Amino acid sequence: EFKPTIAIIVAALKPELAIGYQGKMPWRLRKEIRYFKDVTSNTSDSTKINAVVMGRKTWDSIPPKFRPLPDRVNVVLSRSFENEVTEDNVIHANSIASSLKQLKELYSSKVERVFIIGGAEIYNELINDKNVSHLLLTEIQNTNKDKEIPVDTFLKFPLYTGDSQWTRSSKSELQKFVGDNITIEDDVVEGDFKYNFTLWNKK
Ligand SMILES: NC(=O)C1=CN([C@@H]2O[C@H](COP(=O)(O)OP(=O)(O)OC[C@H]3O[C@@H](n4cnc5c(N)ncnc54)[C@H](OP(=O)(O)O)[C@@H]3O)[C@@H](O)[C@H]2O)C=CC1
Ligand SMILES: COc1ccc(Oc2cccc3nc(N)nc(N)c23)cc1
Repeated sequence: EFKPTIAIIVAALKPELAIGYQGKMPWRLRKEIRYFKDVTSNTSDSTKINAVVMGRKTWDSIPPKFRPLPDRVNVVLSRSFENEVTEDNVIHANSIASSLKQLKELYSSKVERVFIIGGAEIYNELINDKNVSHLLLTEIQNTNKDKEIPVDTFLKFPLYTGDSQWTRSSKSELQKFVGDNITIEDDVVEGDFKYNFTLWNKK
């Protein structure tokens, strides 16, 4: 039965979990980008591949020479798409359910993990989807209280409320999830930002 692990992967600025500004990311964090690339590209089984699922606006904002994201099956969601595969092997789907159906039909056991890579609308819908079992959240803090970071897009994730169904995993569980060839540093500092990689899963 085709039941790949489906994980959201996102970097957000605490405490309000901001993720964007004017259609782009409010920061450029080199090591965080490498983590995103390594986690979404690596498979424990070398004969398999991962898939990345994104919203149409996120796809549109990738410069054409950099898309599709390499070494991963790219899936783009739009309510006006027909369910099809484009000439550069990108899966077009009009729902997460139909995208999983296409992944099964086209790749079946070849797909190891499915990563939801954004953007805001997709995140805020899929955090509540029963098929999503894991959340890889990079928690970012601004260490410069004299500098305001412009943001206008936020996650609406029920993580820190008392009744939350999401629970933060330990660092060793995160290490196990991403595999040993990815180094998980604590308190990474880049410019005015300090960030930590975290894994959450559903209770
Ligand atoms: N901090 C981070 O880690 C990340 C931040 N971002 C940020 O997110 C923002 C972009 O997010 P946003 O503008 O919300 O755009 P999205 O990338 O979430 O795309 C939204 C589009 O996806 C399609 N869509 C949404 N839900 C569904 C559904 N259930 N079924 C089918 N199609 C669906 C629609 O396409 P259509 O209109 O064609 O129907 C919708 O307009 C940017 O600021 C970006 O920088 C993005 C990724 C990572
Ligand atoms: C514009 O296209 C894209 C925009 C954002 C995107 O996702 C990311 C880009 C860079 C770093 C990222 N880091 C984390 N933890 N999660 C993401 N989803 C990231 C992927 C594509």
